[in-house]
Amino acid sequence: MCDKNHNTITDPCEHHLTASNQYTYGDIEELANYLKERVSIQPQIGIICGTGLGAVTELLADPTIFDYKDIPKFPVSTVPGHAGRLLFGHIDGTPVISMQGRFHFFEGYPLWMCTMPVRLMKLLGVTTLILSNAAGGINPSFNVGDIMLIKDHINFVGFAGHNPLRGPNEDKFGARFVAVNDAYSRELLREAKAVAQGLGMKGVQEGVYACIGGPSFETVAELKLMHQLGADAVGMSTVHEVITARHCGIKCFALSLITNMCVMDYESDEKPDHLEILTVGKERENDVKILVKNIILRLAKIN
Ligand SMILES: O=P(O)(O)O[C@@H]1C[C@H](O)[C@@H](CO)O1
Ligand code: HPA
Repeated sequence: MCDKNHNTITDPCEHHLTASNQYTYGDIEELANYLKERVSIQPQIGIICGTGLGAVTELLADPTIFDYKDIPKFPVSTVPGHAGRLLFGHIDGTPVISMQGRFHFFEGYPLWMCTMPVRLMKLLGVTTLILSNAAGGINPSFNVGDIMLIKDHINFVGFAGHNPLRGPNEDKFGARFVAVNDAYSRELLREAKAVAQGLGMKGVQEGVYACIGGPSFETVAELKLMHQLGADAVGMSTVHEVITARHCGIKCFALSLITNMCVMDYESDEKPDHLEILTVGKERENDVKILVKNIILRLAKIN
């Protein structure tokens, strides 16, 4: 055992248990420097691609690509539909960093690890984050293939005490307590709606995303509860990334691709299925790509 006298939970040592073994600010700074030494692009916009929605990265001209496995201290993707690559490039002149594959709580990663790339993006210069996910539709007026622009979330994982900001606060990123009543930028949501309308895109909805831990899908009773609480769609991601982004002052815009309608009837023989989710992602990824491209174009014009 070491002979140091560890008095605080923020003074970790490999021989002592600590309340949290988060990445420190210094760890993430090291990672940012590792990338800065290898790529000269300073990204303004960050993109996190949801399940089966990695095609958005095709928008990046002449990208510099890193496999997660080759970046020191970076987690790796384990879910089919998440390629596990970090890309730097430009979308119509705007410098962008994009994650083709995210980390989920159900993969076994603690939330502070799932969301580390958001803090990394912050240190690389990102001011706006665009997130996508695959989600099950709860609102009965939705259809498979709809794109739901997220206006708010219900954090069921958070209700159970799991929050990416749990543990010692990294003051250099943000304050201990963070307001999330305005988590999804009203301005970005307005712009996205205008873009979708301008493109004449069908099946674009607006709604509340509920986050569960997964990997099991929901029971009928859970879905009925979520519906009563005002959730329009349910998925297994995004919310932790948004909380981490808001903590360090990054603006967020998020969308869900409704890949399946949730089974809310005990008599139904239907079941949600990951392969089907990937198939719907494939069918609609081009529309998601067009929407994201045009939102970025519009942001470049108004900023
Ligand atoms: O990364 P997202 O939220 O798009 O992934 C969703 C939730 C599960 O990982 C998976 C279910 O098929 O898709
Ligand atoms: N539930 C949870 N996560 C999901 C779903 C769902 O029905 N569809 C895609 N991701």
